[in-house]
Amino acid sequence: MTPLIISGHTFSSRLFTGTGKFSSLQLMEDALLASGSELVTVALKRVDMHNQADDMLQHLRHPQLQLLPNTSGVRTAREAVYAAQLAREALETNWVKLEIHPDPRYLLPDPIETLKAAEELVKLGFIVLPYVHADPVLCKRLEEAGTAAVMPLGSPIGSNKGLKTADFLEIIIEQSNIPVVVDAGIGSPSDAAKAMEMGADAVLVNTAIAVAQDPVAMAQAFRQAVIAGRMAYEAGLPPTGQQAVASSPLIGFLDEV
Ligand SMILES: CC(=O)[C@@H](O)[C@H](O)COP(=O)(O)O
Repeated sequence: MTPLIISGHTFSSRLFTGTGKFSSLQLMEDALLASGSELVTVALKRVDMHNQADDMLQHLRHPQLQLLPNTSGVRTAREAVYAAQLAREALETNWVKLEIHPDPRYLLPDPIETLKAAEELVKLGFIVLPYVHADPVLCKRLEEAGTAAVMPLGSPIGSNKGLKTADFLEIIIEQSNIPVVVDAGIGSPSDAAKAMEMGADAVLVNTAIAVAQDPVAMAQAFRQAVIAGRMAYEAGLPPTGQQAVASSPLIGFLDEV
């Protein structure tokens, strides 16, 4: 399986994970380690800026885990830029998952504010991974603005509804010259495998792992599904067709009767 490179950084795992909704920090840590994930997103609002020994961060201090602060909770480009700057100070990383969703009912990303913030953050030297709707035009505009990847949604955050946007994800993947990370709504390992088979460069999964009855086992299932999906993509999936095509030749056998 080929490694994934984002902004010069090589990842051997194509499963990115989140840190919310786990019933305990220990379970979060165990599940993240079981997932094999090397990029873990953390909501800045959950980090205690004044406490170097923030308990959650203690559970994420493993050499293989790179932190990806996210701006979840902000509603405008201005707030997002401010949040990214705070994250850079607090977590000593210039990577940021840009998330701007003004309506808490649907948590759908604001495309206009996201593009504005991305342009500004790129100028400020951030490695920007924007969370967006599965909008091929917007994804192109973000690529032109210099983002390191795009993160289009499969379905609303936490909905576990899977790849409702599959047709548009296909266009985004086909057009993109930067990595495409399918993010949000991935409800099962088969959704993750499907996204990888479609040619996504990675997936980001949080809720489906965190709320599973056994998050560690579910993390392992996602790990394997992502590997399987990517391997299938790299192996080259066969074409599909309407009509049956016999798997064994039908000539020869009847001639001898
Ligand atoms: C943690 C995070 O960044 C989420 O906002 C992300 O989009 C994952 O979504 P799910 O929780 O639906 O997997």
